[in-house]
Amino acid sequence: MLPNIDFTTTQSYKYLADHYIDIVSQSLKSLFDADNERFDKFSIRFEEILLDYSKNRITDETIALLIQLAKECRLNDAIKAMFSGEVINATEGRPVLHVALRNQSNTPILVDGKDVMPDVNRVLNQMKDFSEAIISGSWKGYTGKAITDVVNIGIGGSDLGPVMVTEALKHYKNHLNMHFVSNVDATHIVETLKGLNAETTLFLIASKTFTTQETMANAHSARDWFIKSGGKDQDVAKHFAALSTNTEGVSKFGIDTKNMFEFWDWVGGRYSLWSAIGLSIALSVGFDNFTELLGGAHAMDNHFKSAELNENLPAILALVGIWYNNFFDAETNAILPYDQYMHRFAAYFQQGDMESNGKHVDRNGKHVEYSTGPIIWGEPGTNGQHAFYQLIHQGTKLIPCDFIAPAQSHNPLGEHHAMLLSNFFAQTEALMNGKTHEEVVAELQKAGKSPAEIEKLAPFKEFEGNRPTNSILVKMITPRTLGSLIAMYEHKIFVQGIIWNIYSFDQWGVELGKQLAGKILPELKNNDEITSHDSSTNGLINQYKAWR
Ligand SMILES: O=P(O)(O)OC[C@H]1O[C@H](O)[C@H](O)[C@@H](O)[C@@H]1O
Repeated sequence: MLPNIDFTTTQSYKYLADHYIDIVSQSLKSLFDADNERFDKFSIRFEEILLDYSKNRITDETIALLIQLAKECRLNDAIKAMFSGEVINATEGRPVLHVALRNQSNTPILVDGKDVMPDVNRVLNQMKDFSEAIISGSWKGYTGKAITDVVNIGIGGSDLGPVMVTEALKHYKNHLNMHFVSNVDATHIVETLKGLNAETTLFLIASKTFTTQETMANAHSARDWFIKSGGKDQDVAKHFAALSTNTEGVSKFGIDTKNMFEFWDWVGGRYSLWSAIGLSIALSVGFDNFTELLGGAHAMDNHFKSAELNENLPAILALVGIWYNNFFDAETNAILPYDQYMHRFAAYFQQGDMESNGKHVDRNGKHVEYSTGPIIWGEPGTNGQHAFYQLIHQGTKLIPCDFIAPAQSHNPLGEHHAMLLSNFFAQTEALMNGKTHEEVVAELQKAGKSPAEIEKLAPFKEFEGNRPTNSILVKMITPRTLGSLIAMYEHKIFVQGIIWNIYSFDQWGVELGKQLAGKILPELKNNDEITSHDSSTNGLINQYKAWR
C-alpha cells in the first residue's frame, strides 16, 4: 500500500510556506556571495554524472525542510512498495515493475508469489538471439536476402522511448536503417515505405495492448504493402514481429507467436523501453549496448533505493521541482539537452512526466487543492537559445530549467564542442546573475550612447536574473549514462507523484478522446448531415464532409 498523506497538512509544508517568504526576496547571487561552499554543498556525483543544483533558490534550510517533507510523506515506504512488487498502480490493479526489466542483480521480484525474473531473462535472451540474427544477416527475408531496414510501428510509449534512445545512441548504430511510424496520418507510413524493399524490410509491431487504433491501422497497411510488394501470407513470419502483452491479439493479426516478444501488464507503456518494446534499440545499437543501457538504469535504481535523500539524485530533483511547483507556482519545467543526439529527450519526458503526474484527483479520489505535474517542454541547446530563451530570461514566468550536457563529444570537430559547452555554462550563469541597471548603463556608455539614449534603452537591456537551473553534466552520452539519466527522471516523477498523493501509473485522461473518436468514425462513413453533437462539432464535421 502506498502512503496516503495530504502533503499540505504536514508540519514541513507549513514551515516551507513560511520559509518561502524569506527566500523569495533573496537573490541567487547573494546566496552565492554568502556561501563559498555552495557548489560543493548542492551538487551530487553519481558515476559519470554530476548534478549541480546550487543555482536554485534554496538554502540549507530549504533542502532540510524538503527532505523532512519527503519523510513525512513516507517516501521510503513508497520506494519499498514499488521495488517489492506491491500493487501501487491501484486503479488498474497492477504492480509497477519496470525496475525488474533491468534488474541485472537478478534478485527475485515477486508478483502474486511468483518470481518474474526468469520470464524477464527469457525474453531478454530471445531479444538477444533475434537481434544478433538480424544484424549478422543470418536471418533471411522471403527471397533469401538479409534485412536492411527495420520499421517500428507503435505510438506513445511504444514509440517515444525507442525513438529517443536510438537517436541518443546514434553514434553506436550499426548498418540497419531504422524507421519509426506512429501517427495514424497515412502520410507517416506512406512516406516511410517509399523507397523500402519488402524483401529486406522487417516490421516490428510494438503495442502493449495490441488494440491501439493508430498502431493497428498502420500495421494492417504495412502488411497490405508487404503483400502487394510480392510477399505471400506464409512470408509474413520472416518480416513481422510483435512486441506485446497480448498473445491472442498478436495471433489474430496473423503474426506467428514464435515471433512475439512478450512483456507484462506490470510494465507501464511510458516505462516500457526497457522491455521487449526496446527491441528496435537492440537492433539499432546491438544487444550488448542495450544491456549497457539496462545496466545504467539498474545502477540508478540501486542508488535511488539506497542513497540518503540529501544525496539522492532523483529525490533531490523531485523535491526542488516541488519547491517551484507548489511554492513559487511555476507551471512548467524545461529540459534542455546540449547534445544533438538527445534531441527527443524532452519529447520523451513529455509523456513520461505529463501522462504520469497530470492528475487532479488524489489517492482518495478527491479533487486536489494544490498544483500537480508540471508542463514539460524543451529543445536541444543551442537551438532553443535562438528561439524561446528570450522568455526564460526576460519574460514574466518563472521557468525552472534542467540543462544537460556531455563533457566529451562523440564528434570532436574543431572548436564545436567548446563552443557548445561555453553556451551551456553561460546560460545558467546569465539566468542566475542577470544584468543590473548599472551594468547596462556602463555598457551603453562604453558604446558611446548619449545619456538620453541610455535612459531610453536601459530597461529593455536589463535582466532580473534569479532564474533557477539544474545543470546535469555527464562525461559522455554512453548507453550506460543514458540508462542512468532516463531512470533518474523516471524516479523523479515517482517521488513527485508520491508527495502529491496521486496515482502516477495510470492514464485515464487519454481515454475520453479515444472513445469519442470511436463514436465519430462511423458518422464519417457517409455524407449525411450530422446533428448529434454540439453546434461546433456538428459544424466542423459537416464542413469536412463538404470539402473532402
Ligand atoms: O502500447 P500500446 O498499448 O499500443 O499503447 C500506446 C499508448 O497508448 C495510450 O494512449 C497510452 O496513454 C500510452 O501510455 C501508451 O503508451
